[in-house]
Amino acid sequence: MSHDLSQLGWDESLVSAYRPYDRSDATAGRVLRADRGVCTVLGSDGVTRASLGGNVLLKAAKDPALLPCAGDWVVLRHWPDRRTTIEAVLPRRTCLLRRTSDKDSTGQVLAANMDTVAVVEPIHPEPDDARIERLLALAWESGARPLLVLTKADMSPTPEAISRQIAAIAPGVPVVAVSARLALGVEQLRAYAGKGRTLALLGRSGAGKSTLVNALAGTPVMPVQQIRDVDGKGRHTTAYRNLVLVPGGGAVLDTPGIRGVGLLDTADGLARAFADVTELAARCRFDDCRHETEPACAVALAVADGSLAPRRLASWRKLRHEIEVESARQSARLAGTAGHRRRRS
Ligand SMILES: Nc1nc2c(ncn2[C@@H]2O[C@H](COP(=O)(O)OP(=O)(O)OP(=O)(O)O)[C@@H](O)[C@H]2O)c(=O)[nH]1
Ligand SMILES: [Zn+2]
Repeated sequence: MSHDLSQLGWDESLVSAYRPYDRSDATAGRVLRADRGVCTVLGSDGVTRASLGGNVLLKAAKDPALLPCAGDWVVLRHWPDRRTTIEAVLPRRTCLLRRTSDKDSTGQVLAANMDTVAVVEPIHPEPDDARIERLLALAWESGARPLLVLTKADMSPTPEAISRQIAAIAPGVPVVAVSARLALGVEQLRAYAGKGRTLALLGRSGAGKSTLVNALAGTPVMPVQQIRDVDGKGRHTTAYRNLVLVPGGGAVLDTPGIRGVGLLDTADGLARAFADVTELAARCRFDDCRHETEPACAVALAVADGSLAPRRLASWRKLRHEIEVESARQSARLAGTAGHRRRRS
């Protein structure tokens, strides 16, 4: 079956990035799914399973974030013995990173080349403000446009009121309330996965991501977990992420139900997710104000006069602390590697 890759966002700038790799046994494709060492790739002549080529392995050994992931545009090489390998990952325009473990501060890429990252949070039981803020920082950090999707709108008597309330913690981010069960808001969401565009879904396990993917794809392509609606707690079911084609449009990318999403170097994402705090901070007397006990701190004043919620500031402080700890850890790691190299040479 032949596929028009422009539906998935293949454009002039990707053609240029591909040019240096162009040869008779090479083709371009987009990774639908990445498993350990093997990727499912959609090219213009259909779906292929491809293993990782030497160059890709070499780069990934230095930085695991360079391993191909769902959403990546890659260069495929077709060998005479019918094997297919991924020879290169074309430069990513956007990517969602997550810290893999506490010991080792490297990142794992969850998704690449999405135009929009939807933070998916159920309306029922009550949306978790702190989680939304954290995921929005991650979404901003990705370089894509963030969107906030409140799922299971059918389970709340007042979804519009809740959406309006939550918009306050998502400055500059469109909020869409959806119900897959009632097919409410799904069309609005579809616009973000239109021709040439990719929408990634980011949210906790059980938030309703797979259900949304299925609604957008028009067929059940992702397993949906059976959970007790009483407590809304989901079990962890989606262990892999998939890029799924949206009929007549682009693609939607499901990320695994995330428990502990670490933030990696998200000072910029934090500043954008908390644009209200950032704006206030610009008015503090001291450029390096920490908004703690400094005089003429515009942030503290805003809390005092009620225009900034104390919870919001506490949330911002918590994330800032995390980023500081993380960047200290990264510096230590880099210093450690440098020392190691010195000793060896
Ligand atoms: N009432 C209601 N329930 C929904 C809706 N969307 C999803 N659910 C239910 O919520 C549960 C979790 O949905 P999933 O789509 O599996 O959630 P997920 O975010 O993909 O979870 P992981 O796969 O663990 O990441 C399932 O029992 C769904 O039936 C909705 O619009 N309304
Ligand atoms: Zn201040």
